[in-house]
Order: sequence, then C-alpha cells, then structure tokens
Amino acid sequence: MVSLEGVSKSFEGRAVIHRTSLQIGARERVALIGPSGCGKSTLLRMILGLVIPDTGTVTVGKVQVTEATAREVRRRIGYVIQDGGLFPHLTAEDNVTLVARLGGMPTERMRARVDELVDLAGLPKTLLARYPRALSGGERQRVGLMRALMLDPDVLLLDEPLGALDPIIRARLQEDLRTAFQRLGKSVVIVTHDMGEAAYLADSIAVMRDGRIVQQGGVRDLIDHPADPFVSEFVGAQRSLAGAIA
Ligand SMILES: Nc1ncnc2c1ncn2[C@@H]1O[C@H](COP(=O)(O)OP(=O)(O)OP(=O)(O)O)[C@@H](O)[C@H]1O
Repeated sequence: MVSLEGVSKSFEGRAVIHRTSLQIGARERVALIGPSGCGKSTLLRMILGLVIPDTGTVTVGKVQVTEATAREVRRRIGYVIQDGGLFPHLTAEDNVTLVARLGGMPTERMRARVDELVDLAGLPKTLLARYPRALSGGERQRVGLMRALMLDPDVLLLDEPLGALDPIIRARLQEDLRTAFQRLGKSVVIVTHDMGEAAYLADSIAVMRDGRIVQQGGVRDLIDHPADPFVSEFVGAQRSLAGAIA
C-alpha cells in the first residue's frame, strides 16, 4: 500500500534520512520509534508529499508521490498529529467536516459519516459543538482522529498522537485506537516514543536511529534478536513499573 524505496533527504547540507526503505502493506500497522530528531516525522512527511526525497521513491497505492501528485495522494491519507492540530476558530464538527464540505460532499452523507465517526472515536456527539479550546487534550485527539477518517482514507498516519496526554487518558485512547484500527483495517503508520504503545498498537516496530531504520520486527524479535547494541539499549531503556519496583 505504501512503499518508501531508498529514500534520503538532506536539509541545509545535513543528511537527516540515509537511503531508507519501508513497506506498509494493506491493513498493516507499523510503529516508527527512535530517539528525538532521528527522522521519524520526516519519513511521515515524505509519505504525505510534504517532504520530497532527494533520492529514492515513495508510492502510495500505485501512485508515486511527487510535487505534482502530492495533493491527490493526500486525499487518500488521514493524518493525525499531537494535540489534534485542530483549527481554533472552527467548532469540533466544522473541523471534522471542513475538507468534506470543500469537496462538496452532500449534507446528508456528511451527517451520516459524522454519526459513524463519533461512535468509532468514542466521543459524545454533544461535544462536537464546542471549539477546541473547550475540549480536553484527549477529546481534541479524538476529534483529530475523526477529522483524519472523514474521507475514509486508505492510509492513516499518526505522529505521536498520544504524546501530550496523561497516563489514564492515554491508556484509554490506546485501547480505542486499537479497536478502531481493527475495525477499519487500514494501513497505519504511528510514530511514538513509547515501546509499550508501539507493541500494543502495531504489527511491527521499525526502530530508527540517525536517519536509518536499524531494525524492523515484532517486539519479541527486537527483544530476543536485537540487530545491534543500540536496539537492545533502546528497548531496555523503556522502564517498566515492575522493573522500577524490583
Ligand atoms: N524543514 C527542515 N529544515 C531543516 N531541518 C529539518 C527540517 N525538518 C526536519 N529537520 C531536521 O531533521 C531532523 C529529523 O527531524 P524529525 O522531525 O524527522 O525527527 P523526529 O525523529 O520526528 O523527532 P521528534 O521525535 O523529536 O519529533 C532533525 O534534526 C530536524 O531538526
């Protein structure tokens, strides 16, 4: 469904992605994990056509992502960022329906879709009348998810969607996201710093360091067969409560 083949990128003469490849199949969920600044968001932005690689190719479905096709490709992708990325001057509902309205979706269809999505996102419908500033972080994130899903995209990209939330809300949203992913069966790429979250939400985890994917596999692979000392250090650095007590 999504394929990055040998992509690289430099900004201001500094290489931030070094010839990297990543494939995400239909219905497959991949987590991108790695230290701050290793290039996770840049890879997501390449899939969206917001960053065009210096070498290599990105394809979504059968379409190669270029400056010319980026807008068309973005219509097939839902994108969720930290804190929802909502427009502050629009109500939650107007945030969710904005692109559909601009695209001329009939009102009845739009209403039906919003009803489906409040159910999927686990959000009371009454909250949709509020502006983002009157919503909690978790509620904003649920609205962000609804907005990303409004046009029923084939691919869902989430860039640290739960990073700013407290642990209880985060755990609830993790559960609801997992259920939504299972129900929807879309290709998903989720960026996170949290190995537990990656293992819970994704089929496989791609560990990045310094602009490269150093290993991709299931969480057991990463623990039992780390490709190098960095992977073991990174996996081991995620302190569990049980470990802290011990
Ligand atoms: N448009 C840009 N111009 C210059 N440098 C950039 C640009 N975009 C990203 N970078 C740099 O590229 C590197 C990778 O950034 P990126 O945002 O992809 O990292 P990340 O792994 O997502 O980090 P974090 O986990 O902190 O969000 C960083 O050093 C960043 O400063």
